Amino acid sequence: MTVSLTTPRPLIAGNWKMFGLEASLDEARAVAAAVAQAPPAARVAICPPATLLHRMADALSGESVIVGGQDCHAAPQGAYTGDISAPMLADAGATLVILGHSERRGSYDETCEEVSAKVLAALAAGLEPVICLGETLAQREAGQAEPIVTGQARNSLPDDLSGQAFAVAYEPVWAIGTGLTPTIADIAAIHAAIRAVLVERFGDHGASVPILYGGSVKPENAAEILATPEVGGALVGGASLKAKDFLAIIAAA
Ligand SMILES: O=C[C@H](O)COP(=O)(O)O
Repeated sequence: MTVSLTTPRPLIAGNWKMFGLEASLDEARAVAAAVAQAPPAARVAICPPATLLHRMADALSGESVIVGGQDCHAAPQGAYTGDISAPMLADAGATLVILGHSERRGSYDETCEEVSAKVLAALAAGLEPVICLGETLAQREAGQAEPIVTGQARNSLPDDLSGQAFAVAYEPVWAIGTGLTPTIADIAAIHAAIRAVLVERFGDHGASVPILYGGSVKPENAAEILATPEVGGALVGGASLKAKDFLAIIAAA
């Protein structure tokens, strides 16, 4: 990965999704111990299920691995059974939050406008949003990957992000959990298109926002993907559940 003096450190974030019981904290502790022993070039984050957030934040307190949420509500509090707000995530020890993941866009019909409102809520709570974008297989096969993703970028990112800490993650829906990945050329093309939107929207700040790649990132393909132009880190699902695999991906950055 090419990192200039003005480029922020890459971010390698693990998304545990709805996996993990208390015993899984040992995997997070193992990641933190290894990161402490050999500080990596990348920032490292783990986003556990909400039930583990507080305990993981306590377990990793003082370590260089940061902890994040997987979603938040746009309101700071209210009668929203089952939801969790950005201030609650921050209160539990989170410093970042994944927003607009395709599993939420797909399973809960989350719109770009809702994602945009959540981004503002996250920032107001002091959290760094990681905003996910990505096309379905049908959209890619129809030659629509780039317009779909840039459209999501335009509509999911609120106007007033200049100077704010946030990241974007390109996650082709068909690559998530399937073992399939786009070609390196396709990843580079979509990341370049996202970068153009970020620069158009946020000027110099948009030029430095990390654009993560996500979708079947594994120890075997991490180095090549992370060396791709405009790839500023990875959002890792399945391979983040085991410390050994996650650490191999972190080392590739
Ligand atoms: O948020 C992570 C992504 O959905 C990627 O998941 P995966 O690495 O299991 O394909």
